[in-house]
Order: sequence, then C-alpha cells, then structure tokens
Amino acid sequence: MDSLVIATKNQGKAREYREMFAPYNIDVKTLADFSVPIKINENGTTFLENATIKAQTVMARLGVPVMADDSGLVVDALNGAPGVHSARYAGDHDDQANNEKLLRELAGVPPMKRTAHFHTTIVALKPDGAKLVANGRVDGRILTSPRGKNGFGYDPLFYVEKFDCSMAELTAEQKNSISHRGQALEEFLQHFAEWWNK
Ligand SMILES: O=P(O)(O)OP(=O)(O)OP(=O)(O)OC[C@H]1O[C@@H](n2cnc3c(O)ncnc32)[C@H](O)[C@@H]1O
Ligand SMILES: [Mg+2]
Repeated sequence: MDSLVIATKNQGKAREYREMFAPYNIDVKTLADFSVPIKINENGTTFLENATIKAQTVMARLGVPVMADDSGLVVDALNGAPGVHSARYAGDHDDQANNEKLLRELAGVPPMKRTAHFHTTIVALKPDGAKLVANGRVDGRILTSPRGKNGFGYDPLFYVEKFDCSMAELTAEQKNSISHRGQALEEFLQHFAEWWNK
C-alpha cells in the first residue's frame, strides 16, 4: 500500500481524505503521525499560495511527496470573507466562535442574499519539483442557526439545496460526494498516477 503525507493539522480534513483515499489503497499520513514539530506560516493571500506554502514547508522538512489542502468559506454578502482567513475568523482556531461570528456578521441579511461557497485548493509536491494542483467548490447558503453534528468547521451553518439540509446533517459519504474537498480530490485523482509515477 502506498502512503501519502497530507500537510494538515485539521483532523476533520484528515478523516475525509482517509475515507476518500481508502478505495485507492492509499494510506494517508498527516502531521500528527510525525514527531517533528513543523511550523507553517500560512501568510499567503490566496488558497493557492497557502496550499503551496504548506506543501513546500512540509516537503522540505520530511523529504517525501506531500499533498496540502487550503480551503475556506466564501460568503457573497461579506465580499468573500472569511475566505483564506476561515480557520481563524474569530481569532483562534475555534469552530464554534467562528460560526457565532459568521451569524453576527450576517444578522439581518435575508435568506436569498446569504449565498456562499466552500473552496478547496489542493497542491501536491514531490522532492524533484513535480507539482499537481486541483480545485473544488460547492455552493450553498448560510443558515440563521446551526443544524447537525457531523463534519467540522462551518458545516452546521452551510445549507445544501441538493439534500435540503445542512452540511453537518449529511453522512460522511454524502458530504464527500458533493463537497469542495471531494470535487478537488476527484480532479486531483485524474492526474494522480501520472504525478506519483513521474
Ligand atoms: O491548515 P491545516 O492544518 O490543513 O488546517 P486548517 O483548519 O487551518 O485549514 P485551512 O487553513 O485550510 O482553513 C480552512 C478552514 O475553513 C473551514 N473549512 C474548510 N473546509 C471545511 C469543511 O469541509 N467544512 C466546514 N468548514 C470547512 C474550517 O473553518 C477550516 O478551519
Ligand atoms: Mg490552516
């Protein structure tokens, strides 16, 4: 079985990649599997810049092929916020505080103007410089109160028309089938073998 290092500290993302890579017999490792502490300065201004910083930093440290995911929630009525700042929108990396801030910022905005999307950019790098980039997105709307316990991050506030429920009310399989991360991984996998065997 091949193993692939994903440059993430987010257990929610790690779980979703493990689920999605399972049929391909690829074992997913994350930063939690390595004892070396790796400091990553996510100071880019785009998802692509941040995903590249994560992949580059971890690959330089471990010397193995690395895949990174930078993702976030883009809300139209907030001019694209929280965007690349999604993880620390309310200050700390705290999902509940982020969700509460999002509801405050959107107070009084009617349902039809609460349109938003999740975005993921994946960047994979090999020590020889071979690079693979993929993107995914899913559209929805921001609810006025949280619903559901599954997923992570902003999922309880993200309404998905196709299933008529929040992202956090979907099963893992349903979320992965429509999510920004699932879409990005689908594109990634189309080119994965060529990149991996290069
Ligand atoms: O950088 P790593 O270590 O991978 O973990 P992170 O949580 O900091 O990840 P990002 O920098 O990509 O920030 C993404 C944030 O966007 C939100 N997010 C991303 N994907 C999500 C999803 O599938 N469902 C809900 N919220 C999501 C969530 O708040 C994440 O913390
Ligand atoms: Mg991050």
